[in-house]
Amino acid sequence: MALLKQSRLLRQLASLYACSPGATATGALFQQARPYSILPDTTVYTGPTAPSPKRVTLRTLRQKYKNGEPITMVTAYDYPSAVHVDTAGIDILLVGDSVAMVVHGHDTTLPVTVDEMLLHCKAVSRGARRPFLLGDLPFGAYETCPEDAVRSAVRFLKEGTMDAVKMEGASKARVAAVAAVVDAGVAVMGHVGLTPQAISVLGGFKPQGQTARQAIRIIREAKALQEAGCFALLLECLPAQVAAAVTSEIDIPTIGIGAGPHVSGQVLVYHDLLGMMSHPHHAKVTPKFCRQYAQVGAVIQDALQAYRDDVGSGAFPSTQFSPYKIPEAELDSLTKQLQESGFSKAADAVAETDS
Ligand SMILES: Nc1nc(=O)c2c([nH]1)NC[C@@H]1CN(c3ccc(C(=O)N[C@@H](CCC(=O)O)C(=O)O)cc3)CN21
Ligand SMILES: CC(C)C(=O)C(=O)O
Ligand SMILES: [Mg+2]
Repeated sequence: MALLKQSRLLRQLASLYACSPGATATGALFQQARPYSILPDTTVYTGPTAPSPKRVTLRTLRQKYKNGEPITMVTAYDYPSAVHVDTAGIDILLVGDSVAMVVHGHDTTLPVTVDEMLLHCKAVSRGARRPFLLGDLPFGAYETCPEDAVRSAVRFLKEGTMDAVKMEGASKARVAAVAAVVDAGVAVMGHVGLTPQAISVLGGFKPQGQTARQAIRIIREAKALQEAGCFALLLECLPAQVAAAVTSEIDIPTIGIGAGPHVSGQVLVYHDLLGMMSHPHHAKVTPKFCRQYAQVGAVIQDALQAYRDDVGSGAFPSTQFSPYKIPEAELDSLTKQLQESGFSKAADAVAETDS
């Protein structure tokens, strides 16, 4: 007990578990999966008896869907973005393979590996306590066979502490892989329409479902993925009518990106919606369906330039930002000792510097 009293982290852990009996069976499972969030005490923990924030679970999502309430989803790739997404009350946090483009600077999502994804998942899970955590299985992690798919998906829950995974595509082999992953006990969000991991065969980030034939195929794919056990479906870059058709034909939630308003929820990439992609390299991949809710890139740029100017002019750091003091007596002693030791330049510098 003495140890518990001394350690803030252990105290937080203890309070977390003390709160879990009230939670649902699924909720308790998710709590065990990621008990380590270290948000400021004022945000989450105000004492051992404070209720922990209610986690978004599969059950929460189903309830929202049944009630016709839109589901909100945003990507995040690291601890600070996860804290923001959590605090904003977003339902689902996607650790997207778009990290390859947005954070690592690649031109496609293809290069990111399972190990790299897991590093991002772990950082995100330390910052996000409330949202449902969804990890994107990256290119190469599940196409080879259902066994590989299960192995990758299990790592996302076991090591990445995700609540579920997302898998692109709906070919026969993909649907079989999805079914195997669900059977292994991992919830899966399917993903149809534009599937960026198929850029090599699609030839670009092109909108899909723009012919009747293609639209019918996408509806059939959606039904097959539902049949395979997906808890939800992501619809990317589709005409609004096609997304509406898919949504009405299945009875699991659809989350749209560039798919119009007639879906069960929406997702956007964190950096896109914050307007952080002003760099020319990023500008070319900021999709036109994205609304920028802020110009955070401009704010960052202004701050960095102001800092550069202040350092250049000597305005920073002023006394206000030079907080460390040395007592007068120590200073006298230091000057004296420096002179005695032959460090005359140092002694002069000390004498000339006011705090
Ligand atoms: N920053 C970012 N935001 C995203 O939404 C996103 C990513 N990255 N990376 C992964 C995928 C790729 N996405 C994209 C990227 C570009 C377009 C886009 O500009 N499409 C053009 C057509 C381009 C072409 O024909 O080659 C369009 O007109 O919609 C769409 C979706 C969505 N995803
Ligand atoms: C664009 C979204 C849906 C995604 O898959 C990602 O961010 O990787
Ligand atoms: Mg993705």
